[in-house]
Amino acid sequence: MAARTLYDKLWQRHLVDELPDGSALLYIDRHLLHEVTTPQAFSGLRSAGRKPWRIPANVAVPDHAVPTRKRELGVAGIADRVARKQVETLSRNCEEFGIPLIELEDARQGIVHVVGPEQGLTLPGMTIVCGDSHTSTHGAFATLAMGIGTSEVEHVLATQTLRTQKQKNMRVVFEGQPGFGVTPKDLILALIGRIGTAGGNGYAIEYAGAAIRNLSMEGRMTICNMSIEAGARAGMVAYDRVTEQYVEGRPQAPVGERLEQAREYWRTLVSDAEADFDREEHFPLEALVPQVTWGTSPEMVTGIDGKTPDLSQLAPEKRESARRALDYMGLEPGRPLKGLSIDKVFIGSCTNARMEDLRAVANLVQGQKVHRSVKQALIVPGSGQVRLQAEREGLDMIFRNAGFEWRAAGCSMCLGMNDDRLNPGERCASTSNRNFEGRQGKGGRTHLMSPLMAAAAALAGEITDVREV
Ligand SMILES: CC(C)[C@H](C(=O)O)[C@@H](O)C(=O)O
Ligand code: SF4
Repeated sequence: MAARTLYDKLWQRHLVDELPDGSALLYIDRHLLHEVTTPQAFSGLRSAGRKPWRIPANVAVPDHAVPTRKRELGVAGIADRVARKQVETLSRNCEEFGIPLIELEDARQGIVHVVGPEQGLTLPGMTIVCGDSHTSTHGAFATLAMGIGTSEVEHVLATQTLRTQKQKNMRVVFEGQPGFGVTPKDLILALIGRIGTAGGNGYAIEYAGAAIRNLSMEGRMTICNMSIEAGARAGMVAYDRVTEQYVEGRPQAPVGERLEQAREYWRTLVSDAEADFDREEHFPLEALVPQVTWGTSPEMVTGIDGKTPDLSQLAPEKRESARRALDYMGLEPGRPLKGLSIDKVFIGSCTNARMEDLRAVANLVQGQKVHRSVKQALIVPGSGQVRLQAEREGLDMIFRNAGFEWRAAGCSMCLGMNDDRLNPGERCASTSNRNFEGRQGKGGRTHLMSPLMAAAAALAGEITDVREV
């Protein structure tokens, strides 16, 4: 057989049919659901009198609209009427259609993209979909993981297949090793800065190179998570020992003979040495410094030693959007990012709210204090399991003693769909993945960065270089 990429292998393994219009039908192994993008899908099933095709392939968990405080109150503790209705509707729909649900009160509840891998619902070689763009996160496990829309959620529920287009193959090879204070978040932000938010359009990206091989699964997830911000349909990393060890022993992972069988397949989940990629990007890491966004798109990013752009230096087609972004962000052109004072800090989201992120933050802030000029500094674990583990390790006390608020799991301030928000004009150092206008609350100003950089900003009260803390 001709040499194939990992993406091509996953594609061919799940291909059910090729349709006359050039699209294809893929079999879906795992369907994850949350409260925001599923209500109409269930309504659609109901009015068509259809039942889910394969119930155990589905798992639902509320995450976007959940409060991160007073969780002992359960759904009754959700003050916002719309948010409460979303969470209640998810429970009702799951009950009616028999879909397994991890409820708000469940110790496993959390952001769907943190819960899936943690519970072993995400396994190598799967096709995974969810009505959520950051489904690309799961690609870290050598899966084909794609975000889908609400009408596709209905289609997947009803048929266990997805109608989709084959993408081209792109390989991003990170060369060399990142230096001190440079994290997976910095790698992906810098890549987006280079290729742009449309750079990956039409591609599935495979991340490769020694730096990726040396990363933990958590770091790989951070990178795959933001593939969508690079415009790609999916992002993935080849299977290796790191994947194997992470998966073993997870609650839903196979055991015994089935694990042996699965591993035989999993070990094939690498691009063949001779495989051809439609595009290759080589990204040297030696000179990479911690990254910070200055604008309202993830590609509006620079190193911590950088400045907001000098508009006259920009290509004419970039000038207007940069001007608008700077205006929204309340920044002048040509201004250093270092020293910019911040109002709030958000450490959380499906990009950066797993154990390694929290351990790194704890390590940095231990025995120190959040700067008095910072109005609020939130640390929101990605899941109930992350929260429990962090508490076992005493990290919550380190955070609280330093002046951070330690919350319950959910999307929280990553987007303004729950109680955690920015007020107009507030500037936030955030570990999330999107800095669009109003993303964290109307008029809020988001600077994306790594957990280390956000923690350093919390201590300094301003954007600062974590390598100098
Ligand atoms: C609400 C949901 C549909 C959305 C997504 O698709 O990504 C959200 O998770 C986000 O990060 O913007
Ligand atoms: S944490 Fe943010 S990016 Fe992730 S699923 Fe929730 S809202 Fe989307």
